[in-house]
Amino acid sequence: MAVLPSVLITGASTGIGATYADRFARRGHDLVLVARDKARMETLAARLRADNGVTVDILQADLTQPGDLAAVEARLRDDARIGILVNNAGAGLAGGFDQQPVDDVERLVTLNTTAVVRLASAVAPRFVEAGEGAIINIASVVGLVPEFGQTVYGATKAFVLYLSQGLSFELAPKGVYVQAVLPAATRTEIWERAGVDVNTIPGVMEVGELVDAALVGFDRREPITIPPLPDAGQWDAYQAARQQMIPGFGQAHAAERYRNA
Ligand SMILES: NC(=O)C1=CN([C@@H]2O[C@H](COP(=O)(O)OP(=O)(O)OC[C@H]3O[C@@H](n4cnc5c(N)ncnc54)[C@H](OP(=O)(O)O)[C@@H]3O)[C@@H](O)[C@H]2O)C=CC1
Ligand SMILES: CC(=O)[C@H](N)C(=O)O
Repeated sequence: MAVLPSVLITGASTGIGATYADRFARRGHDLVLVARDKARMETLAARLRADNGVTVDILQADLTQPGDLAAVEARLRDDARIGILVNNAGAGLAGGFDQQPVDDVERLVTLNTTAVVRLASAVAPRFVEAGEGAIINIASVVGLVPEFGQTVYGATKAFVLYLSQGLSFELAPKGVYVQAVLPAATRTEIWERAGVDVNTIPGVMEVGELVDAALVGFDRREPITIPPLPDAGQWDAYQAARQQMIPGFGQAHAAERYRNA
């Protein structure tokens, strides 16, 4: 029987990342868990080893710290057993843009975008060389909806979506599968961490249901998985509308409405 690839999961101490760890362990994959809270990861790792007989390594890292991030990048570059990267670690930020301290904004951007792209960059050459491998990037429906008023958080998630689509375009022909997962509100600690009471939000999905649905999309090799969206045709229509504009972009002159103003 072929050996299953190991899975490196960021933000694996709780929430969506910890649930991915549980599901991949149940499937028999060895794991590398990454987050800041070592004690929590040790507790999770002990349970996953006992229940599933898999190997679970722990890498304590604050992905906003260049030295810690570099250590995770090195693991992804050097450990040929790792065949799946789950770029999940992320955070929100309380308040409106005019109230958010810029240092907090910068930390958010670093965690939600720089870490994601650096980890993908660390692993992509090895996956391309092998002609196989998978990168799962956790974005958010907020990245599609500036009207939600979570401007910087949403912008980071739009980045993750665009990055995933671009990477899929570039890497799929080389055998590497890239999936963007767009959850909507899901019951995890992210709300409390951003100062929001999750019980005030309607239509919150349980984390197990979210990850199980995302893994259905993974098994189908979907490039984009939006677990809560009832009508997948809406996403297809959105993509088609975007692509219809492409031939219009290559013009030597400004459009009529901008001339002779
Ligand atoms: N829950 C929701 O409603 C939605 C979540 N998402 C996205 O899903 C992903 C997971 O979120 P969710 O599980 O809800 O959030 P949680 O707050 O429950 O978990 C976040 C995880 O990221 C880790 N983390 C946070 N900061 C850092 C850091 N600086 N360095 C390393 N690890 C860090 C945390 O661990 P530790 O504190 O130990 O470092 C934790 O394991 C995020 O990218 C989020 O944006 C998308 C849409 C909806
Ligand atoms: C903090 C949030 O807004 C939430 N995680 C989401 O992406 O919906």
